[in-house]
Amino acid sequence: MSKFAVTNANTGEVEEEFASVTKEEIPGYIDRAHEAHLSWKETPLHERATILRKFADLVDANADEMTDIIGREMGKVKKQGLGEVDKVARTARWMADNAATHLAPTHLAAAGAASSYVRHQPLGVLLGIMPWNFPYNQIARFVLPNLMVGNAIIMKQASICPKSSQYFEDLLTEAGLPKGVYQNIYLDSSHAEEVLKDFRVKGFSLTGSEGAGASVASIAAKYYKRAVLELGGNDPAVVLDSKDVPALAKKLVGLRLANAGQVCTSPKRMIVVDSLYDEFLAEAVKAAEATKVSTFDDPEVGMGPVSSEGARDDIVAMIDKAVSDGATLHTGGKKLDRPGWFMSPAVISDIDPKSDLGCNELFGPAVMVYRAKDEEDALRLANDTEYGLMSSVWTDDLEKGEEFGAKINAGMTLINSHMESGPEYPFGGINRSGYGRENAQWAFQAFTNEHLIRVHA
Ligand SMILES: O=CCCCC(=O)O
Repeated sequence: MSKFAVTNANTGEVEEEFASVTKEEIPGYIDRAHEAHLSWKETPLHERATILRKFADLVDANADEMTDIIGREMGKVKKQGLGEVDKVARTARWMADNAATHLAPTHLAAAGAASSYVRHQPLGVLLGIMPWNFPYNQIARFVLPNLMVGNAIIMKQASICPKSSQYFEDLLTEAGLPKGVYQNIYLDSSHAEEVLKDFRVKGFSLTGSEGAGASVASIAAKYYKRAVLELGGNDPAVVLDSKDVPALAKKLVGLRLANAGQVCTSPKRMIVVDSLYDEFLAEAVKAAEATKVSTFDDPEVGMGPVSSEGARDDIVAMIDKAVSDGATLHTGGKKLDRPGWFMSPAVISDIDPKSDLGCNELFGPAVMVYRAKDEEDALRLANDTEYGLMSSVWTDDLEKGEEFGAKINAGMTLINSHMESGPEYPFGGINRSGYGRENAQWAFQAFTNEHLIRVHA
């Protein structure tokens, strides 16, 4: 069986298979990308912007079909799929509208010269390695700014999302992107080095697991390639006070179970001060049990299947292990006896921060609630992690929230919100969550040559 396949997460049926590229075929992709880059980098910015705007219109027009594809591939429920696709269109428009400002030369103090400035130049061919959890948006936020920069891209999507990744290329082609500037590739992970070792490939962006990130980053380091890594998270959501604990518990559980919990920025560790803890936990259990688990296209669905059989087995095993390590499982955490990769959402407490579950990311539908003695203890728990992606503080006192949030070690902190992202503000983490930033002006800077020009009269 081909490694790249659509296996319907809602039924378990293999629907389509795609052959991986052979090692011998890889240079052809790089040749095409390099040739295309040479003319694409000379294409005026306003023409590149026109193609991105056309692409955004095509995404809007095809939103329904796009969401059906990923609903089958990885189980994303329709409403969330439509939200994702809308974000792709927004990203395309934002990058088209803002590239000229952020790619204009930066003028510096002349400091002894007649003039001194930095040109933001494209690097060349880039490799993208993206995950299945946001099959379109993960591609979009790397690719769209880099198309504006003038880079060319070879994209390896996860093997369970072969149809959506080709669809993305097809829409760019329909929007007028010249052949070769963007290529979807069915590349086995073991062949990443074949791409990265080529001199014409100048960098890579990877969103995915820590293991994949470390492995590709070490290959890239060997060949001096630029990198952005967006890895896992064990995000704290710190609840300091609330006038309406049931509503807050319901909201946080809803966020945690979105995309069946398979989001790097999901509020994984809910850290609740002692005075609210018992009520919060009881309401969290109610909210999880009230969530309807069903197929992606059921209008009443609250949570769809997880992405694959293997992913579901790993999640269930990690929950079982947590229980044997002393955690309390209040509800869920079990496979459902029906076709497809369904499981019941779990609520877990009493997790030892030093246990497997305490230290590592659980990429699935498990609400994890931690009791904090007081606010100081809540901050200690929030920072008791080697990850540092997103984080949040929940309070009616906004000043206190900002002050508390500033002390959290993370790339992103939100007050009274979590799991937000958009083209207008940066996205990325620190420590085991990776490095580099996507979105906003940072997206244009990741893969440019900051070319200094100093003119002496
Ligand atoms: O798994 C991480 C993806 C984050 C999705 C987003 O908000 O862009």
